[in-house]
Amino acid sequence: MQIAILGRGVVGGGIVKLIDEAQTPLLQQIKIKKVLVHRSEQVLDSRHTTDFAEILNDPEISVVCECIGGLEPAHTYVKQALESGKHVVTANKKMLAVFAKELFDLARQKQLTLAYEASVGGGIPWIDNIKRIQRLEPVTAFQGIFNGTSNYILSQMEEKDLDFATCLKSAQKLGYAEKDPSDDIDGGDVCYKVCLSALTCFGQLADPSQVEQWGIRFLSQEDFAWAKEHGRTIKLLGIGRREAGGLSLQVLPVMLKKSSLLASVGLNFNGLQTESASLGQATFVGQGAGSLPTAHAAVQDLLDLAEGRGEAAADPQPGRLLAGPEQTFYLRTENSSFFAGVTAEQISDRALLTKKMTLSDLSRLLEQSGDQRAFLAGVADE
Ligand SMILES: NC(=O)C1=CN([C@@H]2O[C@H](COP(=O)(O)OP(=O)(O)OC[C@H]3O[C@@H](n4cnc5c(N)ncnc54)[C@H](OP(=O)(O)O)[C@@H]3O)[C@@H](O)[C@H]2O)C=CC1
Ligand SMILES: N[C@@H](CC=O)C(=O)O
Repeated sequence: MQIAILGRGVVGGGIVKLIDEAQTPLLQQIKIKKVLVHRSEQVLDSRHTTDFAEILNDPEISVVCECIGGLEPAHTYVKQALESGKHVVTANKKMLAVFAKELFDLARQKQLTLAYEASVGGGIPWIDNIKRIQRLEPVTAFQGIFNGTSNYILSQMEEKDLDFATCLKSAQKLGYAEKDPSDDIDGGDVCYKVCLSALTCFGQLADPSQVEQWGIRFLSQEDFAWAKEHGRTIKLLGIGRREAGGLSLQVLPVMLKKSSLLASVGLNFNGLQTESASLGQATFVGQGAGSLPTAHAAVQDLLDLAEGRGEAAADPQPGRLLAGPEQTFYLRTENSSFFAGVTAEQISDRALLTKKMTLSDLSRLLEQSGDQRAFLAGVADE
């Protein structure tokens, strides 16, 4: 099987390494015919090119593996690859979540595979395991730590008492962060992964821009101090539930009890959980970001294709987004008097615990209060 890789950065470079140093006879069946790079000085040999048309017009290349990132030109390249009859493997959750309808429809019409294991949970076989559970029963809910960069920042801040900016810089150096790390720290990256997980678990498509999303940008050591005092830690979670008449999706920091399974998932690791009738809760843990773990997931998709196990693309239905459940929130804001009506407990002059309410209601109040640097976190019951 001859393939092309688009982008030779952290993930693309990892895929090149794994395939070039193939350890198994099956992997040795995959040959990289072309690697698309950005600039002419990156053309190291005849395998590298800056011209996507060379890949598109090469009938020997049957699979395009997209590792450029971002919306364009990644979206156009993936679309053109499918239109010209090539299977696609992608690590790009942002592009896929935004253009899911168009690209899955196209792949289905063309009877091609559009595989995306590497786009959610890094090296964890998350998409594959969801599909395995679905052979027996529906997945009714999922939740977890979906972002390696933010989890790395949170665990370093907690364990080493380092400041946010220092931890973010290390995550960037280690190759975990997106080109623009705003998506990592503001919840955007988790939002795309939650939309792709919902698509896989529930067969429903959600518009990422409509998903409630809070990140960790304004987190401070003061918030960790409260968490520690109460036997908790802070994790950025993505949560999805199948509901009657739709689905509820949320991205927010949560104060988890230290004794919970996800509380022990540190550094760049992700911890992803499904709920289904007979299996109950299942947890999948592994490196959620980084070159070789993510490359491993993309190569698994390529190996499925090499084995002739490529899957027909799903036919997702539009999902109606419903409000999430009522819960208690920890809130730190410069304008705490504005929240007097929903305060259950005042922690300090800036921090409080709310009465049980939905994230939508709290988000609306925060918008009205005008505080754009507030930090909120759900307070988990267990
Ligand atoms: N890093 C990680 O741990 C993970 C990343 N992902 C996803 O994988 C994708 C790639 O991420 P990552 O490898 O980290 O990003 P990088 O920035 O390291 O790699 C992207 C590469 O694509 C190249 N590139 C950009 N535009 C073009 C273009 N038009 N033509 C050819 N090459 C181009 C870049 O070149 P240049 O730098 O010269 O612009 C760079 O080498 C993203 O969608 C990301 O979300 C998914 C899971 C984990
Ligand atoms: N920036 C992402 C990379 C993997 O998806 C993350 O940190 O999780």
